[in-house]
Amino acid sequence: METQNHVGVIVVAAGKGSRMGTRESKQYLLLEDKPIIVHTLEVFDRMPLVKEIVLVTGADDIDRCAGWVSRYGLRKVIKVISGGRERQQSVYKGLLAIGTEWVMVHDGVRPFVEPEHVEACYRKAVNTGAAVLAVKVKDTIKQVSESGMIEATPDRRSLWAIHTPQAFRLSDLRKAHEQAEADGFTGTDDSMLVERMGIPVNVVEGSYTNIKITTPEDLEYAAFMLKHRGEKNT
Ligand SMILES: Nc1ccn([C@@H]2O[C@H](COP(=O)(O)OP(=O)(O)OP(=O)(O)O)[C@@H](O)[C@H]2O)c(=O)n1
Ligand SMILES: C[C@](O)(CO)[C@H](O)COP(=O)(O)O
Repeated sequence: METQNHVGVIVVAAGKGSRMGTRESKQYLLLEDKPIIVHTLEVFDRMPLVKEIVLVTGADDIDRCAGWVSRYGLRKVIKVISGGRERQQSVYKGLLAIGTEWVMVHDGVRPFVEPEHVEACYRKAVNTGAAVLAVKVKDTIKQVSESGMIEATPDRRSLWAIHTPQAFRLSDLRKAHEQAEADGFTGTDDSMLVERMGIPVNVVEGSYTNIKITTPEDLEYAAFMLKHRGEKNT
């Protein structure tokens, strides 16, 4: 499969980061002197597979994000736009701003995604219709009631933790978002919206290091990861 300049990427970074608890939204915190969002964008900007990137950010952050795009030479970032109240609305605004046949959606706070996994996810989507990166869960997962009682123990062999990127045909994902909006349905990822349209979604095994930086301990791990990577590359 020819994979030059094929796919559009929507990087969502319009969240408030309330679980991180910092004044500055987590996607703008520095990791080795560079905002987390820049680390994330660099992964996709460097990939030959990627044609264009739309960055979805907070309305008040557009100017500084555009500044980083030019300062860090992120040539594929064609638009920096404002997001919505929920992640789902931010993704939808990105979908209206992108023009490729295939699209990948990625969290701005997952800077450690491996290019080979991004490519594997894209290839799987093109071959099958839709794909997401994920890892097998390592813990035993319980379904627990609000009062703290265990209700069920699903078979771990069928449980995966879902990551981004998630890759779809642009027309499918737009329709899925529009249907969800019409139905008043909010999902926690894009594949949920596509699944409810009856479109099968494949899982592609990624890496446990593709963390979503969510709480303060994730930042410590992220700093460790970057340092370790730097050492490996010297
Ligand atoms: N209205 C929103 C909410 C979230 N996101 C983005 O979606 C990604 C995953 O969301 P999450 O980690 O939950 O980020 P926040 O919503 O910022 O975090 P929290 O739930 O702790 O407030 C992040 O890159 C975040 O910026 C977004 O673009 N628009
Ligand atoms: C899309 C996602 O990153 C997949 O793990 C995740 O569901 C986002 O969820 P959040 O509620 O925004 O943390």
